[in-house]
Amino acid sequence: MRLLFDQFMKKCEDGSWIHLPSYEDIATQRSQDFSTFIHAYFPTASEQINKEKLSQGRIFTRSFEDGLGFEYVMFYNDAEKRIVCVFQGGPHLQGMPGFFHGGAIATMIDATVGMNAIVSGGIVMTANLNINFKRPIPLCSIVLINSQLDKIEGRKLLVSCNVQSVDEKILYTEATSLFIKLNPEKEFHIKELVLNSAPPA
Ligand SMILES: CCCCCCCCCCCC(=O)SCCNC(=O)CCNC(=O)[C@H](O)C(C)(C)COP(=O)(O)OP(=O)(O)OC[C@H]1O[C@@H](n2cnc3c(N)ncnc32)[C@H](O)[C@@H]1OP(=O)(O)O
Repeated sequence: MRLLFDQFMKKCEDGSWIHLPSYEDIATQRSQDFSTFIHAYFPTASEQINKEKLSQGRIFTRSFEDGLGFEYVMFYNDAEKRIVCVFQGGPHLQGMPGFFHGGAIATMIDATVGMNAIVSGGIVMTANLNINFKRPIPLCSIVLINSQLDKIEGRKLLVSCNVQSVDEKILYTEATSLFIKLNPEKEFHIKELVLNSAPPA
Protein backbone atom coordinates (compact mmCIF):
# COMPACT_ATOMS: atom_id res chain seq x y z
CA MET A 1 0.00 0.00 0.00
CA ARG A 2 2.81 2.38 0.96
CA LEU A 3 4.69 1.61 -2.26
CA LEU A 4 1.63 2.35 -4.40
CA PHE A 5 0.94 5.50 -2.41
CA ASP A 6 4.48 6.70 -3.06
CA GLN A 7 4.20 5.88 -6.77
CA PHE A 8 1.05 7.99 -7.08
CA MET A 9 2.55 10.80 -4.99
CA LYS A 10 5.41 10.84 -7.51
CA LYS A 11 2.84 11.29 -10.31
CA CYS A 12 1.47 14.29 -8.39
CA GLU A 13 4.78 16.14 -8.67
CA ASP A 14 4.07 17.53 -12.18
CA GLY A 15 0.49 18.45 -11.23
CA SER A 16 -1.19 15.94 -13.55
CA TRP A 17 -2.51 13.95 -10.60
CA ILE A 18 -3.89 15.29 -7.32
CA HIS A 19 -3.99 13.51 -3.99
CA LEU A 20 -7.60 14.00 -2.87
CA PRO A 21 -8.59 14.76 0.72
CA SER A 22 -10.94 12.36 2.47
CA TYR A 23 -14.68 13.07 2.37
CA GLU A 24 -14.46 13.77 6.07
CA ASP A 25 -12.09 16.69 5.51
CA ILE A 26 -14.21 18.09 2.66
CA ALA A 27 -17.47 17.71 4.55
CA THR A 28 -16.05 19.30 7.71
CA GLN A 29 -14.99 22.44 5.89
CA ARG A 30 -18.43 23.24 4.54
CA SER A 31 -20.58 20.95 6.64
CA GLN A 32 -23.13 23.58 7.68
CA ASP A 33 -23.68 24.93 4.14
CA PHE A 34 -23.71 21.43 2.74
CA SER A 35 -26.17 20.10 5.26
CA THR A 36 -28.45 23.15 4.87
CA PHE A 37 -28.52 22.62 1.12
CA ILE A 38 -29.27 18.91 1.33
CA HIS A 39 -32.02 19.39 3.91
CA ALA A 40 -33.63 22.12 1.83
CA TYR A 41 -33.58 19.82 -1.22
CA PHE A 42 -35.28 17.01 0.73
CA PRO A 43 -37.56 18.91 3.16
CA THR A 44 -39.89 16.00 3.95
CA ALA A 45 -37.07 13.53 4.53
CA SER A 46 -35.22 16.15 6.53
CA GLU A 47 -38.12 16.45 8.98
CA GLN A 48 -37.84 12.72 9.69
CA ILE A 49 -34.18 12.90 10.71
CA ASN A 50 -33.56 12.38 14.41
CA LYS A 51 -31.58 15.55 15.14
CA GLU A 52 -29.94 14.07 18.27
CA LYS A 53 -28.60 11.13 16.26
CA LEU A 54 -27.45 13.48 13.51
CA SER A 55 -24.69 14.82 15.73
CA GLN A 56 -23.31 11.26 15.97
CA GLY A 57 -23.23 10.90 12.18
CA ARG A 58 -19.96 9.67 10.67
CA ILE A 59 -18.88 9.01 7.11
CA PHE A 60 -19.55 5.28 6.69
CA THR A 61 -16.19 4.42 5.11
CA ARG A 62 -14.31 6.21 7.90
CA SER A 63 -16.22 4.74 10.81
CA PHE A 64 -14.11 1.62 11.44
CA GLU A 65 -11.06 1.31 13.64
CA ASP A 66 -7.77 1.73 11.77
CA GLY A 67 -6.87 -1.35 9.74
CA LEU A 68 -10.19 -3.15 10.23
CA GLY A 69 -12.43 -1.53 7.64
CA PHE A 70 -11.95 0.72 4.64
CA GLU A 71 -8.35 1.88 4.15
CA TYR A 72 -8.03 3.90 0.98
CA VAL A 73 -6.61 6.89 -0.77
CA MET A 74 -7.79 8.57 -3.98
CA PHE A 75 -5.91 10.36 -6.76
CA TYR A 76 -7.58 12.55 -9.36
CA ASN A 77 -6.49 13.38 -12.92
CA ASP A 78 -8.40 16.46 -14.09
CA ALA A 79 -7.37 16.28 -17.75
CA GLU A 80 -8.59 12.69 -18.04
CA LYS A 81 -11.51 13.03 -15.57
CA ARG A 82 -10.30 9.89 -13.80
CA ILE A 83 -9.96 8.85 -10.20
CA VAL A 84 -7.84 5.95 -9.04
CA CYS A 85 -8.57 4.64 -5.57
CA VAL A 86 -5.97 2.46 -3.87
CA PHE A 87 -8.04 0.30 -1.51
CA GLN A 88 -7.13 -2.23 1.11
CA GLY A 89 -10.13 -3.53 3.00
CA GLY A 90 -9.67 -4.89 6.50
CA PRO A 91 -10.89 -8.14 8.09
CA HIS A 92 -14.19 -6.65 9.24
CA LEU A 93 -15.30 -6.40 5.61
CA GLN A 94 -15.57 -10.16 5.19
CA GLY A 95 -18.45 -11.75 3.29
CA MET A 96 -17.79 -15.33 2.16
CA PRO A 97 -14.96 -16.68 4.34
CA GLY A 98 -11.68 -15.17 3.18
CA PHE A 99 -13.26 -12.75 0.71
CA PHE A 100 -14.69 -9.26 0.76
CA HIS A 101 -18.40 -8.72 1.25
CA GLY A 102 -20.06 -7.55 -2.00
CA GLY A 103 -21.65 -4.65 -0.12
CA ALA A 104 -18.22 -3.47 1.00
CA ILE A 105 -17.00 -3.56 -2.60
CA ALA A 106 -20.14 -1.69 -3.71
CA THR A 107 -19.51 0.91 -1.01
CA MET A 108 -15.98 1.60 -2.20
CA ILE A 109 -17.14 1.73 -5.82
CA ASP A 110 -19.89 4.20 -4.88
CA ALA A 111 -17.39 6.30 -2.92
CA THR A 112 -14.95 6.39 -5.85
CA VAL A 113 -17.37 7.03 -8.72
CA GLY A 114 -19.23 9.40 -6.36
CA MET A 115 -16.10 11.44 -5.77
CA ASN A 116 -15.49 11.53 -9.54
CA ALA A 117 -19.04 12.87 -10.02
CA ILE A 118 -18.70 15.38 -7.15
CA VAL A 119 -15.48 16.79 -8.56
CA SER A 120 -17.05 17.03 -12.02
CA GLY A 121 -20.60 18.08 -11.14
CA GLY A 122 -20.87 19.53 -7.66
CA ILE A 123 -23.44 18.12 -5.26
CA VAL A 124 -24.71 14.85 -6.69
CA MET A 125 -26.48 11.75 -5.48
CA THR A 126 -26.28 8.21 -6.78
CA ALA A 127 -29.40 7.40 -8.79
CA ASN A 128 -28.19 4.10 -10.21
CA LEU A 129 -25.26 1.75 -9.60
CA ASN A 130 -24.82 -1.39 -11.72
CA ILE A 131 -22.18 -3.86 -10.61
CA ASN A 132 -20.84 -7.04 -12.18
CA PHE A 133 -18.87 -9.10 -9.66
CA LYS A 134 -16.57 -11.19 -11.84
CA ARG A 135 -14.09 -12.67 -9.35
CA PRO A 136 -14.10 -12.73 -5.54
CA ILE A 137 -11.59 -10.38 -3.93
CA PRO A 138 -9.34 -11.97 -1.29
CA LEU A 139 -9.82 -10.36 2.12
CA CYS A 140 -7.18 -7.76 3.01
CA SER A 141 -5.71 -7.67 -0.50
CA ILE A 142 -4.89 -4.35 -2.13
CA VAL A 143 -6.84 -3.44 -5.25
CA LEU A 144 -7.11 -0.49 -7.63
CA ILE A 145 -10.48 1.08 -8.36
CA ASN A 146 -10.21 2.91 -11.69
CA SER A 147 -13.07 5.30 -12.36
CA GLN A 148 -13.79 7.41 -15.40
CA LEU A 149 -16.33 10.16 -16.08
CA ASP A 150 -17.91 9.03 -19.35
CA LYS A 151 -20.54 11.67 -20.05
CA ILE A 152 -22.41 14.65 -18.69
CA GLU A 153 -25.96 15.16 -20.03
CA GLY A 154 -27.61 18.09 -18.32
CA ARG A 155 -27.98 17.08 -14.66
CA LYS A 156 -26.90 13.49 -15.34
CA LEU A 157 -23.34 12.27 -14.89
CA LEU A 158 -22.36 8.82 -16.13
CA VAL A 159 -19.33 7.31 -14.45
CA SER A 160 -17.87 3.84 -14.97
CA CYS A 161 -15.21 1.92 -13.10
CA ASN A 162 -13.41 -1.35 -12.69
CA VAL A 163 -11.66 -3.02 -9.78
CA GLN A 164 -8.38 -4.73 -10.61
CA SER A 165 -5.48 -6.41 -8.89
CA VAL A 166 -2.42 -4.19 -8.49
CA ASP A 167 -0.61 -6.01 -11.34
CA GLU A 168 -3.77 -5.48 -13.46
CA LYS A 169 -3.90 -9.21 -14.27
CA ILE A 170 -7.20 -9.86 -12.48
CA LEU A 171 -10.38 -7.97 -13.27
CA TYR A 172 -12.51 -8.38 -10.13
CA THR A 173 -15.43 -6.08 -10.74
CA GLU A 174 -16.94 -3.71 -13.30
CA ALA A 175 -19.56 -1.04 -12.68
CA THR A 176 -21.49 1.76 -14.30
CA SER A 177 -23.30 4.50 -12.46
CA LEU A 178 -25.64 7.44 -12.87
CA PHE A 179 -25.40 10.49 -10.64
CA ILE A 180 -27.89 13.34 -10.59
CA LYS A 181 -26.70 16.84 -9.92
CA LEU A 182 -28.68 18.60 -7.21
CA ASN A 183 -27.16 22.02 -7.80
CA PRO A 184 -27.47 22.85 -11.49
CA GLU A 185 -27.00 26.53 -10.63
CA LYS A 186 -23.64 25.66 -9.07
CA GLU A 187 -24.25 27.30 -5.71
CA PHE A 188 -21.46 25.13 -4.37
CA HIS A 189 -18.12 25.01 -6.08
CA ILE A 190 -17.26 21.59 -4.80
CA LYS A 191 -14.50 21.06 -7.32
CA GLU A 192 -12.55 24.05 -6.03
CA LEU A 193 -13.26 23.00 -2.47
CA VAL A 194 -12.00 19.47 -3.12
CA LEU A 195 -8.92 20.59 -5.00
CA ASN A 196 -8.08 23.39 -2.59
CA SER A 197 -8.27 21.13 0.42
CA ALA A 198 -6.13 18.46 -1.22
CA PRO A 199 -3.24 17.42 1.02
CA PRO A 200 0.14 18.71 -0.16
CA ALA A 201 1.75 16.50 -2.81
C1 LIG B 1 -18.92 17.30 0.15
C2 LIG B 1 -18.56 15.88 0.41
C3 LIG B 1 -19.67 15.03 0.95
C4 LIG B 1 -19.26 13.67 1.20
C5 LIG B 1 -20.30 12.63 0.80
C6 LIG B 1 -19.66 11.42 0.19
C7 LIG B 1 -20.63 10.57 -0.59
C8 LIG B 1 -19.97 9.61 -1.52
C9 LIG B 1 -20.84 9.17 -2.62
C10 LIG B 1 -22.00 8.38 -2.14
C11 LIG B 1 -23.26 8.85 -2.80
C12 LIG B 1 -24.44 8.13 -2.27
O1 LIG B 1 -24.36 7.05 -1.79
S1 LIG B 1 -25.91 8.91 -2.37
C13 LIG B 1 -27.00 7.89 -1.46
C14 LIG B 1 -27.83 6.93 -2.30
N1 LIG B 1 -28.69 7.67 -3.18
C15 LIG B 1 -29.84 8.20 -2.78
O2 LIG B 1 -30.28 8.08 -1.64
C16 LIG B 1 -30.62 8.98 -3.82
C17 LIG B 1 -32.12 8.68 -3.77
N2 LIG B 1 -32.73 9.25 -4.97
C18 LIG B 1 -33.14 10.55 -4.99
O3 LIG B 1 -33.16 11.26 -3.95
C19 LIG B 1 -33.58 11.10 -6.29
O4 LIG B 1 -34.05 10.07 -7.16
C20 LIG B 1 -32.45 11.89 -7.01
C21 LIG B 1 -31.94 13.04 -6.14
C22 LIG B 1 -31.27 10.99 -7.41
C23 LIG B 1 -33.03 12.48 -8.31
O5 LIG B 1 -34.24 13.17 -7.99
P1 LIG B 1 -34.56 14.59 -8.61
O6 LIG B 1 -33.51 15.59 -8.24
O7 LIG B 1 -35.97 14.90 -8.23
O8 LIG B 1 -34.43 14.36 -10.16
P2 LIG B 1 -35.44 13.66 -11.19
O9 LIG B 1 -36.23 14.76 -11.81
O10 LIG B 1 -36.15 12.50 -10.58
O11 LIG B 1 -34.41 13.05 -12.24
C24 LIG B 1 -33.59 13.90 -13.03
C25 LIG B 1 -33.33 13.18 -14.33
O12 LIG B 1 -32.61 11.96 -14.05
C26 LIG B 1 -33.36 10.81 -14.49
N3 LIG B 1 -33.20 9.76 -13.49
C27 LIG B 1 -33.34 9.85 -12.15
N4 LIG B 1 -33.10 8.68 -11.55
C28 LIG B 1 -32.80 7.79 -12.55
C29 LIG B 1 -32.45 6.41 -12.57
N5 LIG B 1 -32.33 5.68 -11.46
N6 LIG B 1 -32.19 5.85 -13.78
C30 LIG B 1 -32.27 6.59 -14.94
N7 LIG B 1 -32.59 7.90 -14.97
C31 LIG B 1 -32.86 8.49 -13.80
C32 LIG B 1 -34.81 11.32 -14.57
O13 LIG B 1 -35.55 10.55 -15.49
C33 LIG B 1 -34.61 12.74 -15.07
O14 LIG B 1 -34.31 12.69 -16.44
P3 LIG B 1 -34.85 13.80 -17.50
O15 LIG B 1 -36.34 13.70 -17.45
O16 LIG B 1 -34.34 15.13 -16.97
O17 LIG B 1 -34.24 13.38 -18.80
